[in-house]
Amino acid sequence: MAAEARGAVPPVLTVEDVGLSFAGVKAIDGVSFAVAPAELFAVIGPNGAGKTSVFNVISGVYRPQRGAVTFLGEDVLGRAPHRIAAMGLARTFQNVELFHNLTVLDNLMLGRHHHFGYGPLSALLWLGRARREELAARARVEDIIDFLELAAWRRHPVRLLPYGVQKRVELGRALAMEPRLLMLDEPVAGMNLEETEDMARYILDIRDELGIPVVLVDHDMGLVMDLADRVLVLDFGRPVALGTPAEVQHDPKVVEAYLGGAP
Ligand SMILES: Nc1ncnc2c1ncn2[C@@H]1O[C@H](COP(=O)(O)OP(=O)(O)OP(=O)(O)O)[C@@H](O)[C@H]1O
Repeated sequence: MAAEARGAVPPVLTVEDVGLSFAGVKAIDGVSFAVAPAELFAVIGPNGAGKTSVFNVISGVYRPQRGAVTFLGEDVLGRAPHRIAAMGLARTFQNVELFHNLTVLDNLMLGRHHHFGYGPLSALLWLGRARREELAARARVEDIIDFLELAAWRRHPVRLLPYGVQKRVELGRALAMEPRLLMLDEPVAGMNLEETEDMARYILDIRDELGIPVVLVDHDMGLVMDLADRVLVLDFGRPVALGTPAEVQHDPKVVEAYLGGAP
């Protein structure tokens, strides 16, 4: 059992002995971990190791044949992805998934959508409440624009922005959901060095200033070793090592998984 699971503060997320196969091919096999409040937890491994499948199981996209997943103490296996999202699980994707013709502001406001307690009809009948919620949402989104330093692009359509800024908007939209857990799928994929350093700083700030736990998937060891509190290394769907970056990076099994047995 992980240390945090024994302590007074219960984990935000637990994944226990999960197994997932596609037509007999094991994508994940016996994967377990727990994420503590305000922890930055990374899942890494070579291409095809099962990292995205782990994300998809947690967020309800795939239903594993074996194991258990609890989020905030509740069993989430079998729940629809939008229900798990509404519990407070936000994620970003390997490719930018935004409304490209909408502005930065509108994309972030859409991230607030599930917080609104009114539909179109009640918006007409009950303007007071709808207006208050809209103003509160706008204030929250302006905080995120400041936090991610997006003010200069506020009114720009997303499609006109540099790639690194688009990824930042995607991060902002996930934050607009006021998540209890943030899952980032390869957040620096395709970025240049400067964009990567910026994104790394924002991810650390999310943990340190906002106190939001983060699960991050990447195949790049370098980034993860600098950022993560703990790391789970997967290879061919199986757990190879779990520990602090310092503990796992010299583990011979990890070196073997990454270098394919080269000296
Ligand atoms: N929907 C699916 N149908 C069939 N096989 C799948 C499906 N999703 C994943 N797999 C298989 O499961 C294994 C793990 O894939 P997964 O995408 O989770 O790995 P990954 O570590 O995220 O890889 P990458 O770094 O390339 O994104 C692979 O062998 C993949 O082909």
